Amino acid sequence: MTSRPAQTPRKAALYLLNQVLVERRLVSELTAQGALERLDPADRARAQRLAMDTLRGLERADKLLAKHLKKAPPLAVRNILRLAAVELAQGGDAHGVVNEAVTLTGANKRIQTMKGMVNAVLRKVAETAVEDWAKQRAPRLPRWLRDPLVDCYGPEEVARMEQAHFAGAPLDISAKADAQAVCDALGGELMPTGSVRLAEAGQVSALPGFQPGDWWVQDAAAALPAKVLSAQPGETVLDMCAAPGGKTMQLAAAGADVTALDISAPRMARVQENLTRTGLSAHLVTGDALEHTGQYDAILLDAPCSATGTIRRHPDLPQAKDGSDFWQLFELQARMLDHALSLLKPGGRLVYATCSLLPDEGEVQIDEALARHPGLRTDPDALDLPGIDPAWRTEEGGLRLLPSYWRKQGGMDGFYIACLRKD
Ligand SMILES: C[S@@+](CC[C@H](N)C(=O)[O-])C[C@H]1O[C@@H](n2cnc3c(N)ncnc32)[C@H](O)[C@@H]1O
Repeated sequence: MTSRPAQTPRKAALYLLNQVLVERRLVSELTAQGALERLDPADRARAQRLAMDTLRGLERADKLLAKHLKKAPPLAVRNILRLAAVELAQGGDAHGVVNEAVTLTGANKRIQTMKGMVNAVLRKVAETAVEDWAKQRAPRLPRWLRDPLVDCYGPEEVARMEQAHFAGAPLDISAKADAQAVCDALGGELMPTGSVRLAEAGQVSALPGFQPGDWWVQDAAAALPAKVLSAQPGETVLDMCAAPGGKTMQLAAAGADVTALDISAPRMARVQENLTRTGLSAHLVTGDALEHTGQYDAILLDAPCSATGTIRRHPDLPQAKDGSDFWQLFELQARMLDHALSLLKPGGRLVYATCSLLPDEGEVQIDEALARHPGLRTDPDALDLPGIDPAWRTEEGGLRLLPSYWRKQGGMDGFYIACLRKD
């Protein structure tokens, strides 16, 4: 029997990079389908980090390489060079990095004649990579996303968002009960809105309190929609797009009678796992939110969206997507909002949220819903929470959060949140 060739973290990272940049796939989809399963956990983490660092620094890597390339090589070679250039800029061992880049080039028949060029270019890059890297600006978003964001927020704010994207994200945690106790146990920072922030986390499942279910990972901005809903003990609450369950856990921990709904069975399994670990409970329903029936005191609609607010952690997104199919999400969000309103008891409240930077998925959705539904209003008082900066409030009564906020403390996900009430 012949054994399969060994998979290395760099080879796996190159696979991810090619899939994102050539096939326009998302890393989360690839890993969910087992792209890294031949690696042990440490190598898997390394492969993912290498690919993500390269995607985050693509513009810088291309500048480092351009100095030494007479003409643009084919994309398959360029991606090998980019991956190696980023490692060299991070101070990686030049000998090992260059050798493996040459091996990866040689392993691909269509480009193996370029091994010599890869070797020569990377040796030159290695001489000044660390200094050259540090001199450059934070990489810009691609035009399809940058242009509309500049129109909305202006060039300075977008440049700050790009710095936040390049810096990546710290690890934020929501506590099941006592945030200060979790913060002390983990040596973190208690953020003004109540999340615990860790600058360096390492392996999450090995941290104190994870196995007993005292907390879960959740960006500080992502923790706000459930806080705005402010579920009360015994209230019936529908979490309409619940998986993987971060907000379901918040609602259940508040003592509400929670129904968690999601269309995806594999993602619903993650909600169950999360509830089991944290010892919380909810009624789980796998199905289409648009067909769900019932009447609830309160509803959380964390709608499917472009996820453009999460680029700090998902630098593949602006490269894999081009925005051309987002209109389908905008339409789905409007239909979900209308259906959610039909499931609210009189006097009930609905929190609408998206992890998006695009007003089409936030402010515009709420403006249009208010126009479609007489008697519907936003409830700005629901946003009176600890740590909410008045500058985050929007004209129509919602909250606009950007990755450039809390700049010195490590940023936050981009989000839009509004609380609606029906008379
Ligand atoms: C932004 S994510 C939800 C994140 C979740 N609220 C949390 O905090 O962990 C959006 C979810 O909507 C689900 N979804 C998409 N279309 C749906 C539909 N028609 N009905 C129900 N869920 C849907 C997706 O499977 C995805 O899990």
